[in-house]
Amino acid sequence: MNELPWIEIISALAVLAGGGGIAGLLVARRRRRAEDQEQAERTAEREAVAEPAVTAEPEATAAPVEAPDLMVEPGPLLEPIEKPAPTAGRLVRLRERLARSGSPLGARLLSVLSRDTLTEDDWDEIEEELLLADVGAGPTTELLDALRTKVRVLGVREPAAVRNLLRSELVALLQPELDRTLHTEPTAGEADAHLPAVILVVGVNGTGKTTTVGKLARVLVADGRSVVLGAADTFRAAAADQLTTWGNRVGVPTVRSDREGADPASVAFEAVARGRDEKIDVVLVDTAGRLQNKAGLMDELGKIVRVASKVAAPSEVLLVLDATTGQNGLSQARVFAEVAGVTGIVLTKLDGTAKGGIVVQVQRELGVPVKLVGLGEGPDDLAPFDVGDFVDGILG
Ligand SMILES: Nc1nc2c(ncn2[C@@H]2O[C@H](COP(=O)(O)OP(=O)(O)OP(=O)(O)O)[C@@H](O)[C@H]2O)c(=O)[nH]1
Repeated sequence: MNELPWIEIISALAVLAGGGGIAGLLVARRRRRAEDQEQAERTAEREAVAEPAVTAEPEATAAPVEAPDLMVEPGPLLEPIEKPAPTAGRLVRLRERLARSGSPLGARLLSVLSRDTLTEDDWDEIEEELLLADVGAGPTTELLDALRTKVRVLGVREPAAVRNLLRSELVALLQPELDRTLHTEPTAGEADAHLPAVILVVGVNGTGKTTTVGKLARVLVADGRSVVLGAADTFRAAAADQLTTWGNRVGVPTVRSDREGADPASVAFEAVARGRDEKIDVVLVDTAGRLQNKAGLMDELGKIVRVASKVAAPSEVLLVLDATTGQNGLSQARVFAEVAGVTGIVLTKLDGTAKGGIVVQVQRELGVPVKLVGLGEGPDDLAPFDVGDFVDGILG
């Protein structure tokens, strides 16, 4: 009798006996051999796509992709899979969330505009409110001019008319014409190969990237999409655990490395390759928080984009900005846009601030639309951005 059936019998015994003793060892050795072979195949594939040696780019970014000791957390085996809430109407919750964090910008503007007669001091107050809410100097002047003209020249005074006027001016300021579609469709590569949509999530520390990836996975699952998560935040060990937990809750596997500091580009590559091999619709890649002024980290981000693109170029690079940090978000956005080609903004923690004007500035400066907003720490507190609903939310 050849070796294999014996191993099968011993394996079965091992499973029955809880995997202990010689049988357990054989099973472990056999599993290790299979893993080694799989690892060798992946390494060969990685080497085949390694960057050419001659390149004009900085040394750090041209390094070959190193093997990251990858693991795939398969999704839940024991826990029941959660059913995420539908996404429609989520932004409507904004109003109640904002009410908790103080009077929203729109409501404050409305209260000044509704005064019987508007003095220069009142207009100064409106200007101050807009600037304090991070709307930015240019857009503030534009809005003030439009309001002054319509209130004074056209004599708009009746409360409902003032509200309508302010609403339509705020809507115009938020560029409703921008395309806010999240591109999550797989595409066909060479020889009709399946290429997953790849969404890369970037930003500075603590803005809510991992949480956003987790929430977004739920949104996609709710929409019937297959998803793989890539834990390319290899600096913070807890980040991969955090992401795996999010994935497990909705039955989505996470590609991760169990080695802290492993090459994040490699993890991203593996996640995208897995998405391709298993014909997954969307691969969501979480990256480590980085300061926009740390050249090395930003180079590394560029490398993640390039290496993942060897399999499939990102269909979206989402920059996560914390709405409570305001103005600083703008300089972050500029640098990330340069390095990673940002295609959309996710504005998190909107529930924790009465500001929100940064939406206006970021969109103006970069021509990149806000596509999603974070409305709380709950698993389904992520909403597609809709200009009309947003303005209604801040008008209170
Ligand atoms: N209130 C509120 N909290 C949020 C929102 N999004 C994320 N958070 C919280 O922000 C904190 C940081 O979130 P993470 O997802 O860990 O942030 P990160 O950007 O991945 O962090 P690093 O990996 O350290 O860069 C967590 O406590 C989240 O619950 C939101 O929309 N509203």
